[in-house]
Amino acid sequence: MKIYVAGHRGMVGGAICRQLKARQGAGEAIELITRTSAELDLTDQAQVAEFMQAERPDRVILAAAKVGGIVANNSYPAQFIYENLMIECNVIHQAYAAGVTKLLQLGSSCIYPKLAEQPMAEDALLTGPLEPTNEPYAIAKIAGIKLCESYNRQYGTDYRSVMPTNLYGPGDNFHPKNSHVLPALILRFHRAVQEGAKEVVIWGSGKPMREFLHVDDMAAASLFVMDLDEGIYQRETQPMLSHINVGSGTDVTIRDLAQIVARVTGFTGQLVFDSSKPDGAPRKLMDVSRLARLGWTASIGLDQGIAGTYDWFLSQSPDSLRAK
Ligand SMILES: NC(=O)C1=CN([C@@H]2O[C@H](COP(=O)(O)OP(=O)(O)OC[C@H]3O[C@@H](n4cnc5c(N)ncnc54)[C@H](OP(=O)(O)O)[C@@H]3O)[C@@H](O)[C@H]2O)C=CC1
Ligand SMILES: C[C@H]1O[C@H](OP(=O)(O)OP(=O)(O)OC[C@H]2O[C@@H](n3cnc4c(=O)[nH]c(N)nc43)[C@H](O)[C@@H]2O)[C@@H](O)[C@@H](O)C1=O
Repeated sequence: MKIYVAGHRGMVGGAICRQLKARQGAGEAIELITRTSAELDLTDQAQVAEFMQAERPDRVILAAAKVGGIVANNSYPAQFIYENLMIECNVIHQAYAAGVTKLLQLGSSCIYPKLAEQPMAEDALLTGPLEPTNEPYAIAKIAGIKLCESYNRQYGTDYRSVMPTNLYGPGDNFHPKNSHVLPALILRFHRAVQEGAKEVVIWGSGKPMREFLHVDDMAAASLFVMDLDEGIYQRETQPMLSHINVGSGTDVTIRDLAQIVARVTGFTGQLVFDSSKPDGAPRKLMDVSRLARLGWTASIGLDQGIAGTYDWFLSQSPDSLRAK
């Protein structure tokens, strides 16, 4: 089984590769194909076509994307929509052209309307306006779902889409401005403890709620969905052969999240909220009952996951942490 993992140096692609390598170690006949963005620019149609025709993988896992937190999405909307649309079109179409029948792509919970009923079920897609801070990224992710659906309907492929909630864990991006909230807070609280600072600034009001899933759970869920029997997957995703939510099923306020990170890092000072920064969606809890019915639920709790991520963070040299 030749599997191409696009985005293997990223947080999720890296975790998926670790799990596939463990399967190889356990005797499964898996050949893993990977390329960095410097070796293969997935926004370049000709490069992707040549690569797919040369490699002709049995399966493709698309975990490569332009990814970032609320301020990165708000600051670079053109890159978020353009790069993600190009990556999806190139990888999905060229996989089809090279005879790949099985593909799994990752979307995001931001595909759902800003004020979607909570928890958000898969059929909330396209029922209302999106959150403005990440609308361009969300539109690209919705296009990814529709590409897979359309190729399945017209060409009989088996292209599946998983929609992750907010993710965190080893291999995350620790850029102070462009990252997601959890790595940003780990970095900021860690530095505050080191410097003996009396306060730490948290963006926004602290009131938005977010659901977090550890990346090792996300990787396990991705492989679980990829391996599901075709009949079972199609029965669950009928009538459009569409997407499946992946989450932990519980959420916390950003204030509560900051308090957990403070505890884990040993910070005992004050939390200060910076209302000049956007809150984003008020809440985006996933309805994960479809995935639970299929037999998968998350296993890494938030406190445990943050503590493990902080241990991992401490084990890295400052130069080896990703920050882009
Ligand atoms: N992190 C999160 O909280 C969430 C992530 N997701 C989705 O999960 C998936 C994985 O995200 P995550 O692992 O966090 O992202 P990362 O930013 O950690 O990794 C993304 C990877 O994509 C690759 N990539 C980006 N652009 C290109 C390109 N033009 N050509 C080739 N490769 C490229 C990069 O490769 P290289 O390192 O070689 O440059 C990078 O390693 C994405 O689809 C994302 O949208 C969904 C919800 C939440
Ligand atoms: C996964 C998801 O991620 C993005 O959406 P988001 O959920 O809003 O992501 P976020 O992690 O950046 O913020 C979550 C909340 O946390 C608050 N917050 C506090 N302090 C910091 C802080 O220091 N950094 C960040 N980034 N946020 C902070 C912040 O103000 C917001 O209220 C999408 O654009 C899109 O990429 C997407 O799919």
